[in-house]
Amino acid sequence: MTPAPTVGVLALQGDVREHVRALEAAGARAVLVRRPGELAAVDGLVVPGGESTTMVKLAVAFDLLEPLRERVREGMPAYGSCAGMVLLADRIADGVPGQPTVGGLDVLVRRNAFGRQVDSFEADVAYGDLDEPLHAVFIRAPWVEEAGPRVEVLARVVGGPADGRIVAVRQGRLLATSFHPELTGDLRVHDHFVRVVRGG
Ligand SMILES: NC(=O)CC[C@H](N)C(=O)O
Repeated sequence: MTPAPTVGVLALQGDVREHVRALEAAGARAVLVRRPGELAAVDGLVVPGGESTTMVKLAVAFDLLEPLRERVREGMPAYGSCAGMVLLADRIADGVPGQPTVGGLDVLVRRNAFGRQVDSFEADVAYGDLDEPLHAVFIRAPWVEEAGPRVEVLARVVGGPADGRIVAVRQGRLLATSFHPELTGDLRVHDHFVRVVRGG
């Protein structure tokens, strides 16, 4: 077996520890990333859930936004959950005016898309070619409102007012989910990402 890849978790804000745990359980060596030098040393990066507006402000303050953009442009595998999905999107709706992103995913992501009544909920979603659906936890979650031609849709909501909305995507080595697999103990999304980091 090839050695465990080193996967960073962007550790500026958000549910960093949960991703570290899930990555280690999925066979990666997880490290925290707060500085450009730490970013340069990872094979892949998780952008956690949290609050995208705060996270991006901190990324600017820590001189990380440009290095993040550069590594994503150069092909570093990255996985964003929830706020992380917002950060990896090329375009956002309902962001604060001028909210920059890291980008890389050719998508329009709507923040807090599921509205007030249902802004936190759980649902089973079919994901990619997994046999069994994932139990997905949505917390003030975004959805993907428009996806470019190179974006592969991995999961959609089934039923309810958000029926058909896109909640997981892949484009090359970039992966994003509206929901939080790091909170459920189900490792299949992190397994998938670690396979992408290994070149799968
Ligand atoms: N659970 C989350 O990550 C929420 C995301 C948050 N609503 C944002 O736009 O950043």
